[in-house]
Amino acid sequence: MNFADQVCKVVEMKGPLVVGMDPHLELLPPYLLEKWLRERGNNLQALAYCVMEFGELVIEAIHDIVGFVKFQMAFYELLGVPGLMVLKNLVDRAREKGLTVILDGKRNDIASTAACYARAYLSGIEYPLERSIPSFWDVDALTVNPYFGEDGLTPFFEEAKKVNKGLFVVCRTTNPSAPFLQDEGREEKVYFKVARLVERMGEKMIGDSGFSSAGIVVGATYPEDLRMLRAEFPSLLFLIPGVGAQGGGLETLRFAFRDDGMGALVNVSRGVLFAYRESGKLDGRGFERLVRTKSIDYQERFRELQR
Ligand SMILES: O=C(O)c1cc(=O)[nH]c(=O)n1[C@@H]1O[C@H](COP(=O)(O)O)[C@@H](O)[C@H]1O
Repeated sequence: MNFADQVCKVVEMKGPLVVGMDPHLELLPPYLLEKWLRERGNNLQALAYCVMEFGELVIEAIHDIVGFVKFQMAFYELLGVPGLMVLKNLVDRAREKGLTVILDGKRNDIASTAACYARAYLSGIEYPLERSIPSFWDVDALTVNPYFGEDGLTPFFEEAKKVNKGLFVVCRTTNPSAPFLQDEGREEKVYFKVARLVERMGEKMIGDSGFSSAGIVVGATYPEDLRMLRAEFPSLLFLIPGVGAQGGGLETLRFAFRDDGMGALVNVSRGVLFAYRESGKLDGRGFERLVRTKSIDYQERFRELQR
């Protein structure tokens, strides 16, 4: 069973929701932030402890009803080395709890450097005398940037295939100025070309589900593009951000799924993590119960769309 088959199995069991582990500092529950700043002072370590406890509570609250989490690395990099240690701890915790972990790093570079990223996050280090060290991060899938083209992408495909992991290549992004570059192109728009490239490069990564372990990121904020991409690329898994805080609607996501309800993972970060802010409980105590309620609610709404 390859990564894509595993994804389908988890979607069938739990649903397509991906909880985005994006600890926006200004949105963290005030009670938690105050607690750690009081205990540890005004420094990165205190913030890292706070983010750690926040993440642990989220994982505990959702692990039996959600199949996937996506950690956006920027929020952890912001806290320096303490933040990266927290990221590592939370990745491990999530995997121990049976969650499939997507690391959102949007990495890439020239091939020789890209190979380093691919080994770091996916396959680990092989060095002379036939020795090897497994990947420190050891996540299930990584987001990748396509701007370097085929040779930049190749190491990610090779390493992912070697260790049966997944890739999500950024294709149609959610942001307002996405069309400025992505809609360029004479015969075919750039984002379509990206999808075509990923489809071709991932041909040998197709599993029994008919999906490739190399998928694409497609924003919910461009529903018409989502529909066209699904029609044209039946073997690509879509990772879909943009629902909730960025205004992406749910109804149009219907087009993202194949007839059997497979093919799309839908990420919601702020819309799930910070649901307490809509509840009037301003100090955020018990926020994790609302994280759980909101996640159940999304899974149910997605189930409707999958029919
Ligand atoms: O690759 C991504 O996940 C991504 C691509 C994109 O086009 N737009 C986008 O919002 N994302 C990520 O998806 C998450 C969306 O967060 P919310 O808007 O809070 O749900 C963030 O982690 C973004 O970095």
